[in-house]
Amino acid sequence: MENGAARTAPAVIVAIDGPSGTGKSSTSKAVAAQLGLSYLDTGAQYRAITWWMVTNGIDVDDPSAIAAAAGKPDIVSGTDPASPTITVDGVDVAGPIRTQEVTSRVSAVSAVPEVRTRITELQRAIAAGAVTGIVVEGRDIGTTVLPDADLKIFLTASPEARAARRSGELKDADVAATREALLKRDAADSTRRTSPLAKADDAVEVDTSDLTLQQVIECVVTLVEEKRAAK
Ligand SMILES: Nc1ncnc2c1ncn2[C@@H]1O[C@H](COP(=O)(O)OP(=O)(O)O)[C@@H](O)[C@H]1O
Ligand SMILES: Nc1ccn([C@@H]2O[C@H](COP(=O)(O)OP(=O)(O)O)[C@@H](O)[C@H]2O)c(=O)n1
Repeated sequence: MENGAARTAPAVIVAIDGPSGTGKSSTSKAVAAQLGLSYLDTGAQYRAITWWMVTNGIDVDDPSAIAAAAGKPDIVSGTDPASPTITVDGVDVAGPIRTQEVTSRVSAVSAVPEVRTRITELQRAIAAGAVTGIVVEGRDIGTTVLPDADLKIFLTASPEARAARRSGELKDADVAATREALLKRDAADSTRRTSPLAKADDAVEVDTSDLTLQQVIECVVTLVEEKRAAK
C-alpha cells in the first residue's frame, strides 16, 4: 500500500427494492450495521408525507390538493441503522406513520408526481452525503432514485409468506385480509405512471420465501463485499 497508509473502504451505494413483507427493512438495517454503512427507509418518508397530509386535512383522494401541499412538510430521516429516525416539522412520527390509516392511503399519496420529485430529491441528497456509503430500501431506488448504485437487489417472496410475516407483526391480524391488503398495495404501486415498483434490469433478484432472514442478510453482505473489493 502506498506510503503504508491504511486503505479505507470506498463508499458503496446499495439499492434494495421489492414489495411489502419481502424483508427489505430487516435486511437493509442488518447489512448496513454489519458493514458500517448508513441506512435509509424511503417507505418511511412516503408514509411521513402521507401522515402530514392526513393530519392537515388534505383530501388524499385529490391529486391536485396533494400536489399543491407536497412542498410544505419538512421531513428529516436519521440514517443510523441501529436507530433510524423520522421527523416531520420536528415531530417524531416513527409510530404514527405505521397506523392502518396511513398504510391504506400511502399508495395514493406516493403516486403523485410532485410528491415523488420532492422525496426523490431528499433521498439523493442523503445518499450523496453518506461518507462510507448507504443501503437505501424502497420500490424505485434501483430504477429511478439511484440508477448508478453499485449493487441493486430486488427481494421477492410469495404472497403467503409475506402475509404471514406481516400479520405476525400485528396483533389480532387476519392473514387472509393482510394478504389482500398487500396485493392491493402492490398493484397500486406497480401500475402508477411515475416511477412504479419495478426490478431494475441489472438488479439481483432474491426470492426470500424459503430463506431465513439470516440467510438473506448473509447473501446480501457477500454481494456488497464483492462489489467493494472490485472498486
Ligand atoms: N427471510 C425471512 N424469513 C422470515 N421472516 C422474515 C424474513 N425476512 C423478514 N422477515 C420478517 O418479516 C417481517 C417483514 O419484514 P420487513 O423487513 O419489514 O419487510 P419489508 O421492509 O420488505 O416490508 C418482519 O417481521 C421480519 O422480521
Ligand atoms: N421508494 C418507495 C418506497 C415506498 N413507496 C410507497 O410507500 C409505501 C410504504 O412503503 P413501506 O416500505 O413502508 O411499506 P412496507 O414494506 O413497510 O409495507 C409503499 O406501498 C409505496 O406506496 C414508494 O412509492 N416508493
